[in-house]
Amino acid sequence: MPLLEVQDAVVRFGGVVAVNEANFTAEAGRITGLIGPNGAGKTTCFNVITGLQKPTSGTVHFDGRNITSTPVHRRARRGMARTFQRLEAFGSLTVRDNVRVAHDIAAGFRGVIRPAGADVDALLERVGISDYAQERADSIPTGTARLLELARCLASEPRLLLLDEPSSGLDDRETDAFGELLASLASEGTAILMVEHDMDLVMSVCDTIHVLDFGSVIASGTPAEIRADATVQKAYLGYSDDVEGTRSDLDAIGDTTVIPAVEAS
Ligand SMILES: Nc1ncnc2c1ncn2[C@@H]1O[C@H](COP(=O)(O)OP(=O)(O)OP(=O)(O)O)[C@@H](O)[C@H]1O
Repeated sequence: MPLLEVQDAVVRFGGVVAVNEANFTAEAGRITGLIGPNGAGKTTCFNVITGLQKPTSGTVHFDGRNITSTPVHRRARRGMARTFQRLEAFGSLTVRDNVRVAHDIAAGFRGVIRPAGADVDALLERVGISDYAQERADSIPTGTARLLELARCLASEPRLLLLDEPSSGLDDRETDAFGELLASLASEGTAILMVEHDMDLVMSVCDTIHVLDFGSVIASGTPAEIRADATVQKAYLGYSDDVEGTRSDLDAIGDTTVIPAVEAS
């Protein structure tokens, strides 16, 4: 059974259907990508999963339980952690203290009181930002701040890690290291669900990819299956199946750093 199961989710904002009968899953020990053009509904899906947005209809199951109406903090206690596109760290605290606060809150949830020092240092080391430990969070580069967000999430030892555009701001070397870190987290059993525009990263680290377009899941499969899917190509680049040259465009997904933005309208 998948750790996370979103079934027939619909979210309407007035006349806008942001999520339209979406079905997808994320499994323990696997990295799952949620991709799609701008405005496809990816962030709204994350909001439904984490409880920030109540779906108009449909359900969310986590570890076999229906959590569709469960408040955000209870979902967090059950093992969900999320990073945001917008960075959320406390700017006036050091990098280390930011992780320490997250650690202490998580430890409080679990009723475990133990010295944070070694755990915090290990987290900083793991995400590769130990050198910034004593810097104020509002003074570090964006890429480092994203890694800080991840460290803060990992402090809660999540079973499901939701990452919203985690690689933006990372350079190529940092992105490679980040991919390796995700693989290592998954190998320990963490389920990772990632919204990401960097197709090279998505294609190289994801076990499964779900593609959203206008709120609907138009394809689900392995990176190879998604790369070969003409419907996906059409959603991203506007080509139809019978246009000559589509094959090479399909092959190009994953060879470019960023998917061309296609505005939903
Ligand atoms: N609170 C809201 N009120 C009204 N419309 C909204 C709201 N939130 C999102 N939308 C609309 O729902 C659709 C899906 O938005 P969403 O942010 O989920 O897409 P996305 O795939 O995450 O886009 P991006 O890649 O640009 O972040 C868009 O048309 C967006 O304008």
